[in-house]
Amino acid sequence: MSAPLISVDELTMRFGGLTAVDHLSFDVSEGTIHGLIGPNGAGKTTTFNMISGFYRPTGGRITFAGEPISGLPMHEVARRGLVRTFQHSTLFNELSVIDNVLVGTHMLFPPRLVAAILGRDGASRRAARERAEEALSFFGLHHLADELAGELPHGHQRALGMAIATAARPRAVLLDEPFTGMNGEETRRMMELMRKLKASGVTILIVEHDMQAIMGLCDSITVMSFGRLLAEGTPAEIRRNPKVIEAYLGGTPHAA
Ligand SMILES: Nc1ncnc2c1ncn2[C@@H]1O[C@H](COP(=O)(O)OP(=O)(O)OP(=O)(O)O)[C@@H](O)[C@H]1O
Repeated sequence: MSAPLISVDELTMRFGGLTAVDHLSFDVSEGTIHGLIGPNGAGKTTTFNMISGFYRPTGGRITFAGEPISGLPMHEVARRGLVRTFQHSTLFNELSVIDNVLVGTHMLFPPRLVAAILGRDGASRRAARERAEEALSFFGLHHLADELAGELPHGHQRALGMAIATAARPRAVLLDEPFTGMNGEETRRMMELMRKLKASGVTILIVEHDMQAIMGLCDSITVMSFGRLLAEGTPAEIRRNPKVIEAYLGGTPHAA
C-alpha cells in the first residue's frame, strides 16, 4: 500500500451548537481513487471544504504530502497541488471553452501566482495556452475549444470543470458530486475520464451519491454518518458492512 497523500486526523467542524464533522480521521493513499460517502447531512461537503481550504477547521489536522495544510487558504492549498471542483458547474457560459480553462487557472491562484504560472510575456502566455489545450485534449474536448462553454451538453461541461481543475497539473483533485445530473452514458464516460486521470498519476478524492459509480470506481471508501467515521474499506467490504447498510436504510433520509 502506498503512503498517504492526504491525511485527516481528528478533524472537527462546529457551526454554533452543531458539530458537522466530529473527530474524523482517514487517509487517502497516493495514486488511488478514494470515495467519501454517507447519508445526507453526514458532513461530507464540510470535510471537503476543510481539506480544500474553503473552511478553517474548528479542530484537528490535515496533512498533504506530509505537510500540514489545515487552515491554509484555498489558493495555498491549490499551490501545493491539491485542487477541488465544485458541486455545481462554475463555468463562464459566455466565454469559449479554452478561455474557461485559462480564466479558471486565474480563479484558483492569486494574481502573483497567475503571473508566475501564465507569465506576463507572450512566450509564457503561449505556454499557458498549450497547457490549456493539453488539458482539453486529455478530457476529449479539444475539438470544442472555441465553442461557448454555456452551449456544451452537461457531460461536456463537467469534463470542462475537470480540465480547469487539472490544467495546473495538481497532484490530487477533490471532486464534489461529479455525476450529479448525468445520464447513464455521461456517467460511464466520466468514469472513464477519472480512470484515465488516475492512470496519469493524479490522486482522486470524490464525494458522490451515485453508489454504482462509487463502487465501480473507487479503490477504497470512507463512510461518514452524523459527522463521524462509520466504516472504511474496499467497495466489496463497504457493500456488505452491516453498519453501512443500517445507516443507509435505517430511516435517515438519503439520496443514494
Ligand atoms: N455553513 C454552515 N452553517 C451551518 N451549518 C452547516 C453549514 N454547512 C453545513 N452545515 C450543517 O452541517 C451538517 C453537515 O452538512 P454537509 O453539507 O457537510 O453534509 P453532506 O454529507 O455533504 O450532505 P449532502 O449529502 O446532503 O450534501 C448538516 O447538518 C448541515 O446542515
